[in-house]
Amino acid sequence: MAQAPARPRGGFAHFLHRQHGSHRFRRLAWWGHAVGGASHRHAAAQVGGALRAATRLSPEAALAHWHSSTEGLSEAQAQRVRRHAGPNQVGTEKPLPWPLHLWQAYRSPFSLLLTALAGVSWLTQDLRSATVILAMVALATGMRFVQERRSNRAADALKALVSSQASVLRPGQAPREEPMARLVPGDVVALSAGDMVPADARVLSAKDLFVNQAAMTGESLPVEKHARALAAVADPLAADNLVFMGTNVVSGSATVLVVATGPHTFFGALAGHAASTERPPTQFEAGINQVSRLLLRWMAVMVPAVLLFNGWGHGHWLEAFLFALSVAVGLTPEMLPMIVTSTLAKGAVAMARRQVIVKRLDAIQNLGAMDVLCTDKTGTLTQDHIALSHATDAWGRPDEGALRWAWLNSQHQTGLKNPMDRALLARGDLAGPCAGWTKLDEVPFDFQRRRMSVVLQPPGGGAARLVCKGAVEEVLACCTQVSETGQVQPLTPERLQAIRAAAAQLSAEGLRVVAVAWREMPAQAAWHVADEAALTLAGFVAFLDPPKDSTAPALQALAGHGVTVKVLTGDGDAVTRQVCQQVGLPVSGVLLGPQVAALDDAALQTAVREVNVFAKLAPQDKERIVRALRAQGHVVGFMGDGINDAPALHAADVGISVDTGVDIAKEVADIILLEKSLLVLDAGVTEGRKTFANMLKYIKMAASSNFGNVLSVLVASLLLPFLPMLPMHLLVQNLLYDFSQAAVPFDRVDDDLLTQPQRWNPDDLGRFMLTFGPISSIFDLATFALMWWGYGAQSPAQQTLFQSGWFVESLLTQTLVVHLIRSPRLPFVGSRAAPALLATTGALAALALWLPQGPLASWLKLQALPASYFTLLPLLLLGYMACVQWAKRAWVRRHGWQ
Ligand SMILES: Nc1ncnc2c1ncn2[C@@H]1O[C@H](COP(=O)(O)OP(=O)(O)OP(=O)(O)O)[C@@H](O)[C@H]1O
Ligand SMILES: [Mg+2]
Repeated sequence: MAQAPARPRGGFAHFLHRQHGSHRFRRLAWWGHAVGGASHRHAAAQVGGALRAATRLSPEAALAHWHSSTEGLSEAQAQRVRRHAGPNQVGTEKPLPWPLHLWQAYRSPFSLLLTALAGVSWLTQDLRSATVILAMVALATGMRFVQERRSNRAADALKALVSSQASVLRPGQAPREEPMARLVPGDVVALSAGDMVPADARVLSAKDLFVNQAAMTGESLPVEKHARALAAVADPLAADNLVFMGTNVVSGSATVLVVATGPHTFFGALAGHAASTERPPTQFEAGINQVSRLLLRWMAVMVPAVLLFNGWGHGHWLEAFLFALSVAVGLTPEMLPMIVTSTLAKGAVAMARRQVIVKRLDAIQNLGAMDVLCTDKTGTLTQDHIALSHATDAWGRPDEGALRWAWLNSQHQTGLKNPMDRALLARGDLAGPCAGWTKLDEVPFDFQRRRMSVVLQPPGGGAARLVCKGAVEEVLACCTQVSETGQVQPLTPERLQAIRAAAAQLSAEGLRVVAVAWREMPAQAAWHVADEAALTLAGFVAFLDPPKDSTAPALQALAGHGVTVKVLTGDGDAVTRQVCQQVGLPVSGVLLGPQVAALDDAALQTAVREVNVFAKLAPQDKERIVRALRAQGHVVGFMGDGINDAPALHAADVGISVDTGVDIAKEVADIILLEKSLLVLDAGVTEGRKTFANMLKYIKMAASSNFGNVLSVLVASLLLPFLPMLPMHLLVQNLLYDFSQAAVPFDRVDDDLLTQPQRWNPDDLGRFMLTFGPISSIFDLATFALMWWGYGAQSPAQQTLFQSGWFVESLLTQTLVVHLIRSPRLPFVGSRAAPALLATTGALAALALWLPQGPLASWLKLQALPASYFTLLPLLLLGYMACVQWAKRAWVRRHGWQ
């Protein structure tokens, strides 16, 4: 999965990256990227000191050095340290200081262009234009600044809801979950499987601690960590008694001493040095880029043409130059970044109300575009708590022997407690019979072996016992004997067949089954995976994992919204089939982990088309399936909550996890559900589509009406002996139009636009612009004709009348186009805009009518229009509406409507 680190290309993608601070949510910026090179060496040199010192000290000496103790720092001590060490946040996680942000909001090509224009106007003594232009700059910058600040604040507040916590030790207290940002050097933190490492830390004690350092070193295999002191180390990353921020615990547990936080961590140094290393632009960003490039290309053609036509035509080159610049301003979708940010932020807030927290804002669009949802089974399709059903011997006959072994195993294992362990330990009555055993060692769970063992000393002494529990096939593979009514018998092929049938029978009843086995062992220093051999099968423990009531309706709703659901689970196929049947998900094919592993990428891509249940999967199988689906052109969502889901979550277009998931799953996910439910997700999908629809609306409106306007300008420049509109008119129009469109993010969306996944389709957009832009030009030309022949505005002396006529008509058609384009239906009647949009466009229309008649007219170089104009104008507008409505119908028939 090594990909070259890619920089987002193009202005808008870069802008999005900067503004949405996607990286602010990610400690795993380099997950899946090739790492190394100059920035790594640089970071290593920067952070070395404290870390190198920590590796050489013994745990006790390290604690003393950081004025801490095995019980951790007291709150008062921690507070004191925090005052000078600052929060445990890397640079990119902190919000931009506001003056810098204001500068960024201003520093767009658009504002720079306008400022230049204002400068030229001022130099040519045209103070009015300069004022209007500066007002535009202030408005555009101010709106963008305020909206983005607000959006960022909303995003931060949401992020705080789901931020990862660390389990911190304080003297005399039970370990307490605290936000990672509050950690200071000297804090002692407990780590267990699935946790993100919250800071750079020295291991104080470790039990089979395996850490995935891929995010730092690119090494994808987990590395074991110990507490022992080391002699001098050249590269702190190679030290096996240090753990690093941004890495995660795969298995085992540990207590660690925090030695470096925030910018002083390895991760922090790296982030500061190479903050621009990001993942490649998403489909969404690519789409936005393509649209802005399209508009830029038109600008490159039309602006010089306008300049030349007007310059040659009228001989006033300076005027023509100003005019051409104004046209350029008119074509720039200057509000796009603002609209995109505020639409997404508004969407995120709306989704939060539905228990869906968006970590990366542009994931909203992917959620709306998602057409395949891959999900795990436990807690998604089924209820979140698993209950113990019963235990059987190897032949499926009720028997408590296996249960006692399983209970001991669950009690003594220190890895991630999973729902099955919790269900076992809930049987409090077994504590008595199982008392007195002491633990010697443990071979922790991993998703390849799918089993785990503990080694125990019996109460009265005697030989140690290794007790293993896990997935049926995986445990059977280690067994050579089976206990039958107290006797140990060899595991013959006949017996094995009967045993398998018994397990299958339990699974077919929809029960989750684990096998339990044990063996006697001579004492040894440590136990390993290889010791899981020659076991005696004790029997099975069966768990109830009943489906949720909400699953069936949610699956229906998702199907109704064009989202196909596929189940990707590590559990067995028989149970999974059973659950699918219970929730009404017809199984169209089943593929097992080993089969997936045996297929090459091409074959897998074919296989994933039909199959909708994948069982017995290892983590990398899940990831490959997601990639295969994506390669088929699907927009894939993946929902999961375990360590084993992390690679797939990262590979998906939109990774979805739950608040109760392990840190690493939450870290790589784009979206966190506060409630692990498909219904909640379905609501999120709808919200995502709404957000996308509104964004698309704005882009369609902006593109087609700007294009239409410029086209009219171009034609007018060819025909008229004077400017069809003064540069200032164009700018004022633009300003007003921008203002009225600021309400688009708050608009309603027709229900029928939400039924199918919504994809970005830039080609369509170009065609849309070329269809609907010219329609408005036709009516502009009609207005020109009216002013020219009807009112005799044929000479430069009468240009103000001409310009006023067009000014009003053009603003009114732009108002109408908002309502015409926001829905394929009849405007106002078939589909009505939200009150906010009605209000802003209403205000715009009123202003358009008032400006030439009111006191500002002479200042703006407009003049009052004759009464007859206002009787003819409605006819023009009605004609325009009819024409657009007709074109819309034709468009829907050919291309549909997005
Ligand atoms: N604590 C455990 N003790 C023993 N075996 C376990 C334990 N946890 C998991 N297993 C075994 O590993 C298999 C896969 O693990 P798990 O159920 O967590 O996978 P998953 O893909 O997350 O499944 P799901 O889709 O249900 O979330 C289980 O079916 C079970 O047999
Ligand atoms: Mg799971």
